[in-house]
Amino acid sequence: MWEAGSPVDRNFPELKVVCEERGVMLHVTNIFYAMMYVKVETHPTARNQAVSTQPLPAGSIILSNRAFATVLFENRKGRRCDHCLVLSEILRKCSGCASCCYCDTNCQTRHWPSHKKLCKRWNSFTSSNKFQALPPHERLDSSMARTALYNRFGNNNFTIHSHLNSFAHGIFPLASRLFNHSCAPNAAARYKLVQGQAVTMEVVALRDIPEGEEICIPYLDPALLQTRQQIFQLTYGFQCTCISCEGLKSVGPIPEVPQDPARLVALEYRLRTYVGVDDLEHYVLRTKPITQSLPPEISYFLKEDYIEHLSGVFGQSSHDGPYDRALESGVTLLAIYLLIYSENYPQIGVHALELAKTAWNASMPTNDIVRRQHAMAQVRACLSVSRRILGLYGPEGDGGGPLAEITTLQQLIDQEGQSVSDALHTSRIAP
Ligand SMILES: C[S@@+](CC[C@H](N)C(=O)[O-])C[C@H]1O[C@@H](n2cnc3c(N)ncnc32)[C@H](O)[C@@H]1O
Repeated sequence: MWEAGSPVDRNFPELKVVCEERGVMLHVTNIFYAMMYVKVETHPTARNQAVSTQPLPAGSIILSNRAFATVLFENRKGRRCDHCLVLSEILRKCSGCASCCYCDTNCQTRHWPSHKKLCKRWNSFTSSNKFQALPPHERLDSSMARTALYNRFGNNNFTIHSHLNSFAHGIFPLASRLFNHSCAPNAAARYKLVQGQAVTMEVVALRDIPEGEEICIPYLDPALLQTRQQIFQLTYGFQCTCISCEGLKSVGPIPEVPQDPARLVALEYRLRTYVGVDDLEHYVLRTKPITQSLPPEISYFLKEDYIEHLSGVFGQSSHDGPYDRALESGVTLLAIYLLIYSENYPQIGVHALELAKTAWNASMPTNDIVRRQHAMAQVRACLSVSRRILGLYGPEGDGGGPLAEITTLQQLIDQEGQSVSDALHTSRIAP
């Protein structure tokens, strides 16, 4: 059995295969490696599908694919290298366009074969009326299309992220060729940044995948509940019929969230008990997919703009308080995430970590040992969920990030446990 998370390059030295597909030359790396774990079969509506050739344990790297071309978001240019996308304090500007920046001459040399197609024309290209009229994401893709001579963009590029925060677009030909979309995916992409190398996409199994199952990744955030079908239709030309979309369809039109605050509080409580996160200290976290049997009063919370509103409330109050408000909105948001995301979806792990940090902050002002023990139980519960999910997804992008935060918070909890036990001991032995 293949070891989950074993480094690709140790087993198979990089293979640079140039394959011809629809008249377009694509650089495909590690193709043989990928094909050990997936095979391409006919799909009833999507031409092909990638199917597992053997059981793949949760956390396995199913595919490792080096980028063919990448482009940084405008607001990240000058902060990351345009070749390897690594963050750097000191970058050297390309003297031809003064737009691309590099760690060193190695990165500049490696980027040159694609960059030379646009370098001298970069400024006239980006100031042209045609370019300026494009929406931001299409500007990115058009500049990448020019440099990579790759003409099918809308449905073939990926958003590159570090710690799940997006900062660039990229083309990963083999991943594009293999994986269809699902809003309830069994796999997801993460990105590996190495100084001097083009970024690598790794497709990770989010749960145990049996042999013969189709491997799907999310093309966009499934939390876009009302707009996602429209995006699939316009950008990719298909209607999603995954289990999540079918569940959502069976619920029917989503009513507006009630305005009456007391009614809303009661409904949020109902939602949290339905999903099983009403008691943060003792909850057993399980995703609860949307089905026809979803109680109608819970369907209110499937409104995209309400999720955005709750996320804003949580984001504002989780750092500086009021913490009770942050915990209330954060746990309601967790309940919604458990309805809409599939098992081990990384966003659930990131949110559980934010909740753990909030519960920790909320526990700090009190000297009441019993209350602090209760708060610590909440922190531990959220942290263990976060560790399980993000540990399985693995490290992504820049150093530090959620996995490092989990370690730090665990150390704080251990110290706190020691000081509480010392305090209890002192109070017991005091006369
Ligand atoms: C990046 S390609 C995926 C690979 C593609 N299946 C193939 O055979 O080359 C994206 C295209 O696959 C199809 N596709 C992806 N996910 C789909 C889904 N869930 N249902 C139907 N078609 C899908 C759509 O035509 C979409 O534009």
